[in-house]
Amino acid sequence: MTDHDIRVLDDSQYRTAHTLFRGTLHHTAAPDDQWAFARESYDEGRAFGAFADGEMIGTLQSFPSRLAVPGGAVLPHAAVSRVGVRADWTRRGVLSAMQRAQLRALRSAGDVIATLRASETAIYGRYGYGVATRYRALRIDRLKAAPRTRPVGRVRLVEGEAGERIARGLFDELSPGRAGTIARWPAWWSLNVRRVAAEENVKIAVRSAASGTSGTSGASAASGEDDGYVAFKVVPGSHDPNEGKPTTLMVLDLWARDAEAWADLWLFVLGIDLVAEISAFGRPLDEPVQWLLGDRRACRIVDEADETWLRLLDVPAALAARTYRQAEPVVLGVRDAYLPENAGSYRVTADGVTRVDDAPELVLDVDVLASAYLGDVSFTSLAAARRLDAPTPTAPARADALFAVSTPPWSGTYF
Ligand SMILES: CC(=O)SCCNC(=O)CCNC(=O)[C@H](O)C(C)(C)COP(=O)(O)OP(=O)(O)OC[C@H]1O[C@@H](n2cnc3c(N)ncnc32)[C@H](O)[C@@H]1OP(=O)(O)O
Repeated sequence: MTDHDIRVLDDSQYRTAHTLFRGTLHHTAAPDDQWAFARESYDEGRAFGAFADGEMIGTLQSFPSRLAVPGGAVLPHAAVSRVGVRADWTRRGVLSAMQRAQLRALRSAGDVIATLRASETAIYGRYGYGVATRYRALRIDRLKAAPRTRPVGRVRLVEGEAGERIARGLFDELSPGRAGTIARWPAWWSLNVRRVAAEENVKIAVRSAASGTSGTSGASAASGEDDGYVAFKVVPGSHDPNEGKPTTLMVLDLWARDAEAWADLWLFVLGIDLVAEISAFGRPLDEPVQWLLGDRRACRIVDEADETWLRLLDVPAALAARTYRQAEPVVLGVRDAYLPENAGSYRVTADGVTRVDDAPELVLDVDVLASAYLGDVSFTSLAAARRLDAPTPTAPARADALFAVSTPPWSGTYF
């Protein structure tokens, strides 16, 4: 018997839930104009509330999405967010009860994977979430950067809704090319681009292979197909590095079809006048920005942090959906306290995965498997850190060979 209960919220309760969540982050309630954007991000059946004494005391929700896995499959995915418990009700099991309800509901609805961004690292491991992708933050001293190469295509600024429309189309086409990327739901764009663009002067520049000039609106490519975009904003300051806060260009979102488009987009931002510093947050680990520059020390990696916390809701479906390299098979033993139907032995081979009764050669909790699932961390590293048990000592190396990926997983979408 608990002193609170968990319910699916209805339309009349979303704003209370939003205000409650913001309160747990020490923010005041959203004013009406902001709420108009946030309202769109509540989907029927996806928001939960915890109630006690007739009041809402906790909430969490998810957004409908898809997630790309190694080999190119794209799986039903829930992006979990707005998790909060009112300060006078914390550490009494409210989040645990909401997690239990949400994990069960998501799995029943057919989602194979859930991911989230964690406010604190101590919270989500117990519920089966593990760090599955990481990102980097870069800072470039633009005046020292001296790019080694010149653009080969055309990058044009596209104003307003036309820019957002092109960016959305390119994002949907390009992002699933990397494991760990997620589909963005419609409200993501309105909250993160449309609202912010209006308030903070966000610009979108679109790249095409053509070298001709475009019309004044920039909405259509002069010739050649669009193959990448960058969204950015400039925070004015001083462009003299010795004088106060430097004028900083922030790269908010950058996607390209190939290396040529990628380099042109970076060269474009590096070429914008009266900017002293370029900062980019949430970029992939393997992005070779330093190699574009004459002075590689002009680019500093200022952070590398956990990005995706991933939960395998349906372990058999998730293991079956990704591909494996040619290597000797291994039998994994999975433990899962919250979704016990996932627990058991799985034989992983280059040709696929089957559930077996064999004794496991490598035993791990579902959050640890989540960290290795997209290839971000090796089983050997996890064994060294004592995050898994290897009754068969050769098993971690065999699992590494099977799960190896050539490109580090990355999401690139903050929510
Ligand atoms: C995806 C997102 O939205 S991230 C945003 C998350 N929200 C926030 O950070 C807002 C501020 N914090 C909160 O609202 C709450 O503290 C929450 C939601 C993080 C936790 O809610 P609670 O109801 O207190 O969690 P609950 O009581 O179920 O805790 C379960 C266990 O997790 C532990 N735990 C929960 N939160 C934390 C934390 N922030 N740090 C360390 N341990 C924690 C508890 O100690 C407990 O451990 P135990 O089982 O060993 O006793």
